[in-house]
Amino acid sequence: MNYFINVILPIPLEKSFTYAITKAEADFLQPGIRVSVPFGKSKIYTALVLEIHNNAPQVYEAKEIHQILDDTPIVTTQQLEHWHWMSKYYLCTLGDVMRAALPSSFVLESETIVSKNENQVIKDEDLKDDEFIIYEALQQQSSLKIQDMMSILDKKNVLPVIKRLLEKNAISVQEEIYEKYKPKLVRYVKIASQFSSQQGLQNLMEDLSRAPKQRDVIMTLFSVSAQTKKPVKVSDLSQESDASSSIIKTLIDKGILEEYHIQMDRVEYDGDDKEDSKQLNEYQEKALSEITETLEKQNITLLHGVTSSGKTEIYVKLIEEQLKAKKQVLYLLPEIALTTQLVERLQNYFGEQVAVFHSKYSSHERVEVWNNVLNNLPKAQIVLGARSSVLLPFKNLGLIIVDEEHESSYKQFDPAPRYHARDTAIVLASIFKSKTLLGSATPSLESYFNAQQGKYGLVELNHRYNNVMMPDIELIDIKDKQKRKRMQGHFSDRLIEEIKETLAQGFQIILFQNRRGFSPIIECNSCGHAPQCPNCDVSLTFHQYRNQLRCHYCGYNAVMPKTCDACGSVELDSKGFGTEQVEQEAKLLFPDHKVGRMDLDTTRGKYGYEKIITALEQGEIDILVGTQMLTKGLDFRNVKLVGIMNADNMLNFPDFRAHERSYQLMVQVSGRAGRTKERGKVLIQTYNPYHKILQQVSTNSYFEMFEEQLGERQAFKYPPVFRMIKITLKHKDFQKVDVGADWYAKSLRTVFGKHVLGPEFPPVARIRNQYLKHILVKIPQKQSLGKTKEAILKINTSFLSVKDFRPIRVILNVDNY
Ligand SMILES: Nc1ncnc2c1ncn2[C@@H]1O[C@H](COP(=O)(O)OP(=O)(O)OP(=O)(O)O)[C@@H](O)[C@H]1O
Ligand SMILES: [Zn+2]
Repeated sequence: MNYFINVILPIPLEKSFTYAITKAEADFLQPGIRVSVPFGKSKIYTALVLEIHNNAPQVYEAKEIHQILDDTPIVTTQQLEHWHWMSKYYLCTLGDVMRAALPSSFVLESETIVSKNENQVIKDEDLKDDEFIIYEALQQQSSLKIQDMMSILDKKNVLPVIKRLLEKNAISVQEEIYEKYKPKLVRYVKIASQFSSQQGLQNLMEDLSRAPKQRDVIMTLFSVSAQTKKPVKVSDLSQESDASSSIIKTLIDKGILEEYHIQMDRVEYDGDDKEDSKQLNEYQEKALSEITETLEKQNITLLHGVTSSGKTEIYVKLIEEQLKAKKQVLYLLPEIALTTQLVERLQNYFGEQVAVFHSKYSSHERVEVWNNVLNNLPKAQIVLGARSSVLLPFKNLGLIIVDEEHESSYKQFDPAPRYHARDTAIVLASIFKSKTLLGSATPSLESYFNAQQGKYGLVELNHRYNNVMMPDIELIDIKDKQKRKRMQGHFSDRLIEEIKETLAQGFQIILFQNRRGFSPIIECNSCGHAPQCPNCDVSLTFHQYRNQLRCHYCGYNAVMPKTCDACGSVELDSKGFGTEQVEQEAKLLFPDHKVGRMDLDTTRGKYGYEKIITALEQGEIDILVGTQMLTKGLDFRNVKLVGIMNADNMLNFPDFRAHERSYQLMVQVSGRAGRTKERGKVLIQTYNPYHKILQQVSTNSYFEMFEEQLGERQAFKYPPVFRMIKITLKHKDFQKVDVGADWYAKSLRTVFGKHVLGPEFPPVARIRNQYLKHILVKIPQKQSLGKTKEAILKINTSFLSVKDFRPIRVILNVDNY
């Protein structure tokens, strides 16, 4: 009898591929084991076994595999089931899913580039002959393609050698290497050495006799360090001596105090000082028991709890239960980098049982987490991760928590699989017959709709922890303020007043400026010309701190011109405003206070987010200006005022979800105010204070917002009432895209009639020199999703079989919102 395997190759093939194996190999192999295989004329790939059988392929002669790479499966059967669902639901190939799921060092192929691991000492005698030859070659050349190694070793079968070298950590697969999970930097101070002697100190005290506050700080520092015999944190010193951070800063600037940083490493949690979880208050208790109750009857429950109601502490209780039952828990977050606070909180409770996972970690670290999860090790009982952690090899998954379930970053846009992590998580949980809890203060319309329809359980939590009142929200009409000349730059008199008062009380302030589609562009006052990106159909954005014009789509940049390129006039003006400008104005308005900024530009560097979040936590920033980043579940103790600089640009964004998203953003950012004792205050500046969404934000009326938006979605046939699939055609030739899109849309119309929208060029119709055209298919509730997708795929195949259209890239995006 002949033996064959079907495998997934890490490339977008519509079908799985068949290879021939021996009987012995057939006895050994199982689904989920990797093999190295030849493909095409000269390529080799790592492939994953799907099934073992006796049926020779009909249309081609099956090639033999090169080698088996694993002893036991590295991908579980549950994963394979999950991948099948993803590929079917999101209209992509299994190869696409495999590539997204596996760490890159698991999928070696002829094009993979490896290099020597510089920070690892490898003894020659630890290497086998083949390994040694490759290792030595890598001492000569900084990197090699696997193809090169095939010629160096003069054999095809090199993947096992590479695999062993990777396991010995002698080499690594080249990729963008990201920082490991960012350690928190804590700021400490000590007395400069020249003052630490008895005499030095005496002189210093005399010098400071006319600066009593500074003297107090020094005295406090002495007594605290004498008592604790430990390094003293800036934040502790400030609290103990009741001195503002600016006084401490003065002492540092004078050279009397020296500051230094100590890293608090959070990935490798070392502490034994685990905390017990908190005792829930009555509302949390009630919510917890309702969650448990609904989850007995239903697989999915939505926890709608207002900001700062203590949802996280409820999750902690649920996690504890799972751990007791020896089950794994997946805790999904929209973005790891922004949630260092949460990582820390969970590690305080669960210590090293928490594994943090992020697709941007180096492959080596991803492999580590992968293996720990696969082997169900104690140190990966709780996986805390962003989107891609739904693709990990869970063995015994008991519960998935999707925190901030409304966040749009759960959806992957590029490349395929274009999956939504929340929905993919729900399917994963159901494969394990386990449960999913979605949580948010501002649920997405689709989740709340599902709850209303009875598809999900629903638990509401309407009290802030500590019974702090929801922030007091005031709308400010800036049109009126402008008319009455009550604006200074972008700050209304009310906002300035409130900021002053808040600063005087010693509280902090967050100023929110949404950047999306609203960065400053440059326009010539004489001829109206605005500099454009040469690769994309979009105006360039002005970046003051570099004096540059940049394209936010492709990264193109140029020096800011002194005169208009079109007419030569010097009257170039910036329109619109971004965080940078708000920051600058705030500095001028409040010169005695420290203003910080948190956006893509200031958080790019090493420890970017960390530094800013820590600085705010430690009271080194009085006013923080920022973008959306500020909205994601941050928990600051001392922020009392939130200012939203301009609400209108979010509301006017051309997208069917613009109103829902604006509501979510504003409520979330407002939720950062007044989280401890005193009620917070929020000021929203707008040209249109009577806008319904703003009224709903100011009265915290989620349900009203939901009903009204749902009405509109019904009227205009949008999700969650209808479903949507977006088809994008892409090519560098405008004509091709245009003609192709017409053909495609016409074919779709023969099947779906009026439920096809477009084709239409998007607002930015050319990106990186590629033209884009969109077609939308709307799917009524009663229409079968499966059949709809089949019909689309059929049209897609006919389209791509037209010779003229073949070079066009077609992107299918299911649930593209
Ligand atoms: N039972 C409790 N005992 C003590 N402190 C609590 C308790 N519950 C919540 N807190 C504290 O209240 C604050 C707010 O809680 P948490 O961050 O969990 O709110 P949240 O509902 O997740 O808010 P958001 O949706 O705004 O992120 C936190 O600092 C938390 O430590
Ligand atoms: Zn561009």
